[in-house]
Amino acid sequence: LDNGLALTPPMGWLTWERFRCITDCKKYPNECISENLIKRTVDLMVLEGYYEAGYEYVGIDDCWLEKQRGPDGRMVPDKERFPSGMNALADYIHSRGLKFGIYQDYGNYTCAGYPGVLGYEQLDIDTFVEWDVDYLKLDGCYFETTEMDKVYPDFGHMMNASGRPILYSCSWPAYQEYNDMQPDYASIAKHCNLWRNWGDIDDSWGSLEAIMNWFGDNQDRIAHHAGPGNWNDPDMLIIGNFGLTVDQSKVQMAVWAVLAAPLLISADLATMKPEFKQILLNRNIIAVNQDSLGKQGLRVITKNRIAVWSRELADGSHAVAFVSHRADGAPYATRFTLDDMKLPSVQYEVVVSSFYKQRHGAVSSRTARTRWRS
Ligand SMILES: OC[C@@H]1[C@H](O)[C@H](O)[C@@H](O)CN1C(=S)Nc1ccc(F)cc1
Repeated sequence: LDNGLALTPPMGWLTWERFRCITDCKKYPNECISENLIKRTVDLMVLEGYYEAGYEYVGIDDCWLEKQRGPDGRMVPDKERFPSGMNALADYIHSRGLKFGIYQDYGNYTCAGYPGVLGYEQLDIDTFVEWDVDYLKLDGCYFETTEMDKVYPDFGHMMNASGRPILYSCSWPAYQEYNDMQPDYASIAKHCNLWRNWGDIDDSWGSLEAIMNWFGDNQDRIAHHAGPGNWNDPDMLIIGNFGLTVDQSKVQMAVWAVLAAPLLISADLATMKPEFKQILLNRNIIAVNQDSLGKQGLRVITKNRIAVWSRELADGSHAVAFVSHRADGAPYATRFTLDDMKLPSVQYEVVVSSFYKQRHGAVSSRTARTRWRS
């Protein structure tokens, strides 16, 4: 979408994967979807260097609303969990330099059953503008997938007409892919800044693997639609939660960098272990993800269940990731030629990391740095 936003993949934080739809603040005071969760996250994003590293959007996902709209039809934030209201929360976020993300659904209800925008489109956009919202994730539950090709562009035009630049995240293609439809990615890229292509990520290696496999298997249909202002979105980063080992976390960060994917953390920054924080703040990987050419990388070859992903960068170099999907526990040396990797034969400094998996999904790696002129 050519609205001047997301010239590189958006970076930030989202509530959903880690905090889901926790609404009982008595039982879970530190984890319920609330202004307190957002404010403490904003504080930590600044204090712990996430903001400085480029993570700028802080997004509330589903479950922030009252179950009923107000008498004037307006959306009402949950009165107990957002007692100060969204203007105050936006001010808190903006005063620390970050940007405010929120969630709605183009349907009668959000996926979790809160009031959706259907029938209130203009009023809700006016409300988001009043709240100084910078980023809207528009979900697609409870809506006819064949109608999405029309309503998502219409909603985008109405947002654009408001005069406030709002990053537009569309779940539109994901719902069409689930229904075995062929989304019109040219139209999606024209109308959205980022879009979810496939299923929700969960806190597990299996879920991450399934999404990486889908993006590799479908790259010919989707990769070339990515570029400055419009990005394929394989879903949130789960690094720092419970389901991934350190090496598996490195895999997600490396593949999201090659995919030019939005980097949207969904984890509790207060309990983030240093070894995971180090991966999320890795400057070199972030630089690959934010490369100005904005060309999405591809899975170029898989051999002996080791996949090689490669992305062309603005300076003509390539970022290459080696990902083992093996679970046989022993080191498994596999030779890849430059030709295998569809890399031009020029001088290379290659970091050859032979990843292998030990038992229980741990992934270790040995790295040998070689330099040769081929
Ligand atoms: O409710 C919101 C939640 C998150 O926003 C995800 O990122 C979205 O992809 C949608 N979503 C959920 S759980 N969607 C959903 C997931 C499984 C299901 F059977 C029905 C709906």
